[in-house]
Amino acid sequence: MNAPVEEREFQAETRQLLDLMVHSVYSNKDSFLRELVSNASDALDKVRLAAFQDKDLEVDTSDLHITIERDVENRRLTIRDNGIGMSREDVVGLIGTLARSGTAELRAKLAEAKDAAASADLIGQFGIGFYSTFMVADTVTLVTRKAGESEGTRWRSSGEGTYTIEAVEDAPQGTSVTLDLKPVDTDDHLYDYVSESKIRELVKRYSDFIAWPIRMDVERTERVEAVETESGDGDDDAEPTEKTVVETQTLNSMKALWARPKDEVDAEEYTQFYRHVSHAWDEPLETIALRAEGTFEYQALLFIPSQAPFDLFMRERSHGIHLYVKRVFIMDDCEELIPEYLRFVKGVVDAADLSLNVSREILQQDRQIRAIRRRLTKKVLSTIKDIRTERPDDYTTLWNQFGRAIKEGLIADTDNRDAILGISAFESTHDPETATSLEDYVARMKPNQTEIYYITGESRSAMENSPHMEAFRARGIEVLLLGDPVDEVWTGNVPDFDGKPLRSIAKGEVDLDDDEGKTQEEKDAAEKERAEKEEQFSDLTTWLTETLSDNVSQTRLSTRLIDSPACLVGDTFSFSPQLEKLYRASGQFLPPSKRILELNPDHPLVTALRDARASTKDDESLADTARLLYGMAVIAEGGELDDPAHFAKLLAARLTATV
Ligand SMILES: Nc1ncnc2c1ncn2[C@@H]1O[C@H](COP(=O)(O)OP(=O)(O)OP(=O)(O)O)[C@@H](O)[C@H]1O
Repeated sequence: MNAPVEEREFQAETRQLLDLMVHSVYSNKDSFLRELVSNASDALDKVRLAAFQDKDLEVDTSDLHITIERDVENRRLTIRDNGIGMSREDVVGLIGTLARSGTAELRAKLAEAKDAAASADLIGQFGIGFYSTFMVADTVTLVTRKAGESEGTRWRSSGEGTYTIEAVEDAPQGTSVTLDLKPVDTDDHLYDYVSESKIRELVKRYSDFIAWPIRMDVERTERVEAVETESGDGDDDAEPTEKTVVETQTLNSMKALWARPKDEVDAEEYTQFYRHVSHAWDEPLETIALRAEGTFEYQALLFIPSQAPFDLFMRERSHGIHLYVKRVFIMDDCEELIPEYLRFVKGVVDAADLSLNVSREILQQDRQIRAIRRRLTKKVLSTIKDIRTERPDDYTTLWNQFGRAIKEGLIADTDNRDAILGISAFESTHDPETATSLEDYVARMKPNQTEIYYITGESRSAMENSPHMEAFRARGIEVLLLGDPVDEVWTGNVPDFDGKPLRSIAKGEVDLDDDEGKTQEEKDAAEKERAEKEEQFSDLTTWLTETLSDNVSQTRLSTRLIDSPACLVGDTFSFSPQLEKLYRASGQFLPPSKRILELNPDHPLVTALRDARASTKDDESLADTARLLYGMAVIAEGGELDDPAHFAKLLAARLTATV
């Protein structure tokens, strides 16, 4: 009985991706083999673990391996494993659709990509896994049977929008992927993938460290010595002949890379291993090899990528560390081994003393795992510090890619806070091109400056042009410009760096007047002048607080304004407007907050308003001026008005009166 063959359509985004593969100009087409071998190796890891955890699982794990079969005549290549296999649902879910969470982002980027070369770049960035087969094959056929199940599944596609799927009865356990190869076209980087030497070369280059044997039948020529005849005719020098024998060879050395001394492994081997464990296609920026002996024995091989994965800030993101116990794969995505803020670090940890049966729940409690995590964290942070000192360009790449994630550690990891502050870089008014370290900021502080000043906001220009900045700019005092959403949060948790308090210039009172070197008389005179000014404006400030009472808790004279008439400041411990926005966007309720309105007593608008108040006590149009003044202060700091239409109406009326 023949099982019905069902034809299905790929999802729209999968089709788009396949189209990219089929017509790919990506030059590294060889990588399809690495992807297939990598998937096969994962499947073998999984079946060994499944058999270990479930003794009733009907599965033969006596000779787990990968086979590469070449059919030279038909230009057909098969990669076969006897691993965990897939059920029909798995095939539809994992292979038939692009189930991964980065799809939306990839699609958006594909739409943006201007030409074929830009699309090819995306392949390198996203890592396309199984679909990379369509770069080299006209047709791909996958036959698989899941461990413990009796029925297998055949999936076939030419990458043109549809695939077929059918049940098969006699599939061996595991998965085979057969490629009907495109013709060789070396100009298009399509090589002869049925040639023995090509496959050997690719396995050696990409997959040598794979822990399972990768076997292939190879032809070998054997010399056959001529057999001496007994005829005794004296002709003893019969020519030896040659015969071709086929033998199965293992192509890879299977040496676990993390167990080899660092100086015996070359950079290319590390790169390929990195790509295998991380499913990434970029180069690692740094490789960290660690070994601990003694009570807790373990080896770790970690990589800092050079490119952030698309899911770095997604809820469903993956963690990068695989856990092994004495060379046996236990789990990937082991979040217990590295803190969340270092989730971009990839690699493996091989611990000697854990049970093979270890579960995530046990890991969370395990002292050894906690000790490993502490050590890995410190090692990664100190490595980043070294990169900063020794390879500033690499540090800039690293910080641009991962800085936002690393700064989450300032909130979550209080033990390492100083180390994290020490490796962080921040934009600053000092140099628009280069971010600064806090250490350098401190070195540049004015002689009597005791605090590190910062401002938070949504963009560099909004922060630079904020009224809060005026007095700092006028006095040449450097201010850090913190534009990431996470900056809003950590600045509330970190009191100081190197004993210097961190201080928002948009909160509390600022006193930038340098009293140093002034005589007592001069200080008294300045104080008197301040008190007089406050007296002169006291009617105005009281009235403004009343008139704007929905939004303003207090009105006072400012020492931070030079050009603007007014600005809004928070209490020292209040939320910034951006943080409020973030909280509200995440669905949290926050009561409406009021801020302090600060006036520039030297601005003509403010003095005119004061004088107008003195002559006309209850003019409604003065109240409108107050609302306009408040609205301007909100806009100037890059904030959002509660009722922009009302503001626009007031402004239009005012402009009409003046034209
Ligand atoms: N040989 C195989 N045996 C069992 N399952 C497989 C095999 N090949 C692929 N799969 C399943 O299909 C999924 C998708 O594979 P694919 O290569 O497209 O992506 P991936 O390996 O998860 O990630 P990446 O695209 O980053 O390589 C795998 O995660 C795995 O669950």
